[in-house]
Amino acid sequence: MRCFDTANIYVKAGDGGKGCVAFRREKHVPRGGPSGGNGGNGGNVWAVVDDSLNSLAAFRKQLHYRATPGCLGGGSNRHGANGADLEIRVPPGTIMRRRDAPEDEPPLAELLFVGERAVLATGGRGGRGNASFKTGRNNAPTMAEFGEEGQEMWVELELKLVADVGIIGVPNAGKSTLLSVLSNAKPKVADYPFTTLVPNLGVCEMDYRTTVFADIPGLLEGAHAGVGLGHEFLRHCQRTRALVHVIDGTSPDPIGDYKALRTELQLFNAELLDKPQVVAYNKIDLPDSGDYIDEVREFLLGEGVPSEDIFAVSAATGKGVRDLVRRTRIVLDAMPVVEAVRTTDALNMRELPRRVSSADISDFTVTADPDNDRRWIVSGEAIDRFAAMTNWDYYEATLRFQKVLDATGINKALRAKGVQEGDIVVVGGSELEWSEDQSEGALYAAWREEKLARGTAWQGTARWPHAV
Ligand SMILES: Nc1nc2c(ncn2[C@@H]2O[C@H](COP(=O)(O)OP(=O)(O)OP(=O)(O)O)[C@@H](O)[C@H]2O)c(=O)[nH]1
Ligand SMILES: [Mg+2]
Repeated sequence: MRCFDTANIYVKAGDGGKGCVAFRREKHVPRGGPSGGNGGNGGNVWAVVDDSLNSLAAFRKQLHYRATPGCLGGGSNRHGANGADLEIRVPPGTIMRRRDAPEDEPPLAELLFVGERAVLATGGRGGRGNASFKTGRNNAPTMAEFGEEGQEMWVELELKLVADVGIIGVPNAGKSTLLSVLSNAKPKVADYPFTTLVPNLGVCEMDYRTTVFADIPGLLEGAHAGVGLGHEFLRHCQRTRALVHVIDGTSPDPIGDYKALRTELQLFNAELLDKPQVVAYNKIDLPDSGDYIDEVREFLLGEGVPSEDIFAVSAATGKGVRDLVRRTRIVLDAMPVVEAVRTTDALNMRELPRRVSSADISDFTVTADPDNDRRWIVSGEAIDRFAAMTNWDYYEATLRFQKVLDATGINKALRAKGVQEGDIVVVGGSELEWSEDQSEGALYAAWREEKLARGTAWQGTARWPHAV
């Protein structure tokens, strides 16, 4: 028996901090090496179990969850501080899925026990500072990266409650009314049979204990053979640990009702008869209910139902319900504890792979812009990310990007598609202009022109041009 309480939240891990370009300045060292530190990693978003929660109600109020970004890298090889992680507290039994995920994608997480945690979104890697670009061939790089963006997505939460107790009875016996008085549930109650069509779940909190009750739709003769929604309902009974059998005290034949229902249980699966059961003789606020009450009690005792498991109640007024719930709790406590079991193949990852490393950079597509035949769109997970982390303020970063376009075959693919001088090529949100002249002189001139046009601060001029 499951209850589907759901919520949708937006999670955003922290972006990585920007890498720094700096050079060592020391009195007697004429050419201090590069000393720009890396940006810090962005904080991750985690889901953690909090067993004081038993619903997803808190997520109605807050929808957005953001972890802290990484700090900027600094001079003197100071790396930026990592962003703080964010923990989202969820009740045990919560399943989290990426919204809009394909049907067959496993959930991100299914958390059952205190202490369990899983990452929902990984923070972006910090951008590298120029110190980390130093190589034998280029011992004074003037470039740094932007930090990687933190993952962001909408996550669907679903709380699966396992019902401890199934409330069964013939139609109109008062099962839904009983559920509504003993729990927080607000099931539909009406004066006609088959009001309840799908099981309702209610959480009952009493004496510092939590018990989950399920209101099973009315069972009819023939249910075992599939009459009405028979099979469906009986299956629900099977998953509960104990039963509360509600008898309609105003029925013309309460004993007949009781027997018929027991027969249905038996015909479906004889084991259902062995489930611990508490009987609630209902509607005792109505005078009619007095007609058979003693007879029913005698009958039940004769059937072997112990007298402490028989209650006369009024679901409408709440009379006797508290004692009924207490007894039910005692019955449950006498049963062996069942461990919650995972119901999905959730990933429950401690860390999602950083996307830069997981995607293949030569995995890309080149498409012509349908609205503009002088515009081309290059896209691919890794190349998009690489472009987003490229800090165009630095000529060397631009140069590095060009080399990657060549090495990955993107330039070749563009030529194959018929790209021409002056065409616009969009890569990861940045617009570049195609030129057949890919000499460094031409590249530098283009970069400088662009930079002056943007009016950005001139950086690294003192060292320019450097060995590249
Ligand atoms: N006076 C009185 N009426 C009750 C009591 N319990 C239930 N009723 C009434 O009985 C009718 C049926 O109640 P429900 O709770 O909908 O019964 P149910 O067993 O859930 O019925 P189905 O879902 O149709 O199988 C409603 O009109 C209730 O108000 C009670 O203790 N006293
Ligand atoms: Mg009902």
